[in-house]
This record gives sequence, structure tokens and C-alpha cells, in this order.
Amino acid sequence: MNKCGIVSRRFFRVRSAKCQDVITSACEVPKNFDFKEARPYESVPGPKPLPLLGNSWRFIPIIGDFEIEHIDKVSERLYNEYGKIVKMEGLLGRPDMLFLFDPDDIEQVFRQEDLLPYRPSMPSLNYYKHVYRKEFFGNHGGVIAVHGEQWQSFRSKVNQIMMQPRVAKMYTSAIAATAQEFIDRIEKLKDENEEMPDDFLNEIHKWSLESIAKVALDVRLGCLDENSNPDSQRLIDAVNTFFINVPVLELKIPFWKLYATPTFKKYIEALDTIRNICLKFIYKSMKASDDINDGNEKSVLQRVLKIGNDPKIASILALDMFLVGIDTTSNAVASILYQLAIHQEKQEILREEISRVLPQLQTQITNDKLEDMPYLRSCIKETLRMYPVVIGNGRQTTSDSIIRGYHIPKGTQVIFQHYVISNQEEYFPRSKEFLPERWLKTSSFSKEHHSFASLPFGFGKRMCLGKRFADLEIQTVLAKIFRHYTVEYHHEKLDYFIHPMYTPNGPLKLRFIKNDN
Ligand code: HEM
Repeated sequence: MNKCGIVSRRFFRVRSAKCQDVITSACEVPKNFDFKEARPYESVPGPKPLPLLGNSWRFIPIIGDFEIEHIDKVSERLYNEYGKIVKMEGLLGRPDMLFLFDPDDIEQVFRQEDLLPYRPSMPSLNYYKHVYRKEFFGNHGGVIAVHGEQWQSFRSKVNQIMMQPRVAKMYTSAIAATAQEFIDRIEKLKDENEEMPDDFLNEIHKWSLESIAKVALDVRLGCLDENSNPDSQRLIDAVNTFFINVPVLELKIPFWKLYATPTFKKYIEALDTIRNICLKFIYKSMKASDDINDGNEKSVLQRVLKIGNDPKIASILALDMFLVGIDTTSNAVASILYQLAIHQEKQEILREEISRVLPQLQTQITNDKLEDMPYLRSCIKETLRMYPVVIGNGRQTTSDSIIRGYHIPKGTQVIFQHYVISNQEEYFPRSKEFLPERWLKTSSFSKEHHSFASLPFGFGKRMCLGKRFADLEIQTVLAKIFRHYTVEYHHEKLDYFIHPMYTPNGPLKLRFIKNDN
């Protein structure tokens, strides 16, 4: 058996008897596989486009019945109507999308990935980096909305720094200090019923921004203080403006490609502000770190600044971290808090674990202590299985391939339907139940899962660059919260929606009741 395992072999066995005879490697389309044998791309099932309006009309309110905020439901419908491979063509201003609903097929696409995987994402950001502010970014586009050799050159420079567990572990006490500030903030936010205000998610965003700023810029922004400094407030506002406008540009008909719409102007202004403030903070940090002793462990920023002695690289990495490292983490925390609030019996098990590892309220959180909290990690995994904050990921194929017996041409946008897959009985028995135990090696519920059936952080060379920091931030803040509080929810059940992360839809009026000790 080669390193790819047997799942891809199964792919070829089930799809084609002809294939079965010619397997050379589970990772590749067999060399002598005849593309002529494959069914044509045009015959992939999917909703039929109308002349002129294509399939875009389906997203038009009143006449269409596909809602952008409910792509989760749209995806389930497509799967139920057409099966495990679905083509969505005729989307005005956008290429076709090929939806995959089988983890074997997703594994095959990932295993076939070449050195320069291409993730189709954010055309508006691509435009900002490669056209609008080309003179600033030059050859250093960062990693978000950047592809090919430019992506590889940047990722290879920062990969070691960001992905080494040792580097992330250096931040545990700083991240724990920010989590403690968040606890103090929760105390201030409580109303007479000990409930959070309607915009509690916004407060979680502030915690997330504060945490990631420490990693990206070596600063404390003071987002959780009443009086943060003016640059911090401008950065917070710009990040908010970016998040409000990005779904309009990315998910609705892209008029911004024809002219600078008001949304587009606000979006550009926000990106410019984030970029400029990052540079300003970085120059400040450079001055401050002049006297840093070489024997000390260097921070992420200090390590990045050593690359080509170019502060621009650090500011571009910081920009990317702010663009994808805030909403993801904060919505994940919101969703986990909500799930544990509506599953009190699981929260009780978690609290017991945390209280055992952190016997006093003020016991310091260390890496060893986090290691000793497997149920906490299982609660996180289970929430991200049922409600992955990024409901689908994707790749643009870089060569012709055969998927489920269809000839898929090079350049096709393949979208992995993680949300639909990870909520199926076939891959996760009792899939509709919130069962963190399924992830515990020691539990009787525990079972081997298909490794491509739940992939909240992606896979391969382009997998999430901030995973180590996301894990650290989320585990630390949850450990603090459940050590201090029992979290309850006493309102109407919340549905989930895409905004643009997959998150509970409605005021997160959680009640935080102090634990006894
Ligand atoms: C719960 C939190 C998070 C989730 C669920 C998440 C999920 C993801 C996913 C699914 C991808 C695409 C991976 C692929 O294409 O295979 C991704 C990429 C990325 N993430 Fe995260 N992420 C999270 C937090 C963060 C944080 C905190 C940071 C920054 C510190 C970050 C930085 C990035 C970057 C820079 C990429 C692009 C990597 C590349 O294209 O080379 N993420 N993330």
C-alpha cells in the first residue's frame, strides 16, 4: 500500500471496471487510462441554466429559491436531487462550479494536487492585490487570493514560522492574558439576567482581533478596553468594514467589475487602512526590537522581519492574518459556546475535565494543561463537524482529471461540500447528534472516520496557515470561560446561516453564571 492509503483505490474500483485493470498508483489517474472512456463534462448532472439568465436567476429574491445566506440548504437540495457530483453552470460573471459530495473524490483531488495548488477565492481581493495596489504588493502578494509561483514563494517563506507547534506554543501566556481580558469584559457586559447583549458576536470578534494582533504585529491593541488607542480603533473599524462588504462583493452579481460601486470603494478604503496601520505598527515594533537579545525566543514578527529584511512581507502576512484569522476563529467560538449552552450534559463533562486540570480559577493555562483536555478538543471538533465555519473549500484543477467517471477539464472550480458530507450517517453515525465522544479514542462511541469527511482547516500544501494559532486561541478562551462560568441559552433555537462564515443566526444572548470556585 502506498502512502495515499486504500481509499483512492476504492474510487477507481467502484467507478470503472476498466480502471480497475490499469491501476498504477492510488494517487494519480492511471497513466493508460483512456480519457475517451470517461463521460463528457457536459453530462455532469446539475440544475439547467436558462438562456441569458443562466442559473443566476435562482439567487434573485422572489423569482429564485436559492438563498446565498442558506447555501447549506441549497447544497443539501442539490445533493438530494442530483447525487454525489453536481455541476452549477451559468452563474453570471463567475465560472462553473463542480460540487463534490463524496470524501473519496475529495481525497482524490487533494492527492492529485501538484506543487502549486490553486484555491479559487475572493476575486475582489485578487483585484486589490494584483491590479489596484500592484505597485505595493509587487511580487509579494501574500497567500490569500494569490496563486502559482507567487503563492509558493510567499508560503514557503512563512510556512515554517507559522506551522511549527513550538512557535505557537510561545504565545500561550499572551493568548491566555487576552482570554482573561475577555472574561473581565463578559462581567461588564452582563445585564440584570446575566445575559450578553444582542451584539455579543461583535465582542467575540474583538477578542479574536486582539489575540491575532499579538501574533501578527507584536502589539496589544486594547480592543477589549474601553479606551483603545485611535489607530487600534481605526484598525478594528476597517476590519469590520471589510467583513460587512466582502460578502456583497463576493456573493452577489459582481457589478464592481464594471465600475467602482459604493461597496467597492468602502472595501478598498478598509483594505488600505488595514495595510497602512499594519505597516505603522511593524515599523514601531522594529524600533522596539532593536535591543532584543539574540538568545531570546523570537516572536513571529521578528522571525518574519528577518526574511529579506523587508517589513512589507510582515505587513502583507499581517493583512492576510486579519482577513481570514478573525472571523473564522470568532464564529467558531460563538458556535461552540452556543452548542455547549444547548447541550448542558456535555458542558458538565467538559467543566469536570477543565476543573480537574485547572483546580483554581487563577491556575495558569500552560501547553501541558491544554494537552490534558481531550474532551475540550472533542467539543471543538464536533461543533466544526456539524457546523464547519467554512462550509465548503475548493480547488481549481491544474490538469485534466477523471472524477466519478466524468472527464473534468483543467481549470474547473471544484468545491468540496464539507458541511453536507460531515452531517451524513454514512460517515458519522448518529450524525444529527452533538456527540463530542465520537472523537475520543477512549470512548465506546469512538470509531475510525474517513479522514476527508470532516476537514475544517483544509488539507495539503494550502491548508490553513493559522491552524496552530486558531487551536491555541480557541482552546484557551473556552477553557477560561467554562472554568469561570456555566453558559446557558434560554431563547428561541437559532438556525445557522452563512454570514459569510457558517454561524448561529440571531442574537447570541448567552447567560454566563459564575461557577462556585
Ligand atoms: C477556526 C478557525 C479557522 C478555520 C476553521 C480556518 C479554516 C481555513 C480553511 C478551510 C482554509 C483553506 C485551506 C485549504 O484550502 O486547504 C484556510 C486557509 C488559511 N487560513 Fe485559516 N482557519 C481558521 C483560522 C485561521 C487563523 C487564526 C489564521 C491566521 C493566523 C488563518 C490563516 C489562514 C491563511 C493565511 C490561509 C490561506 C493559506 C494558503 O492559501 O496558503 N486561519 N483556513
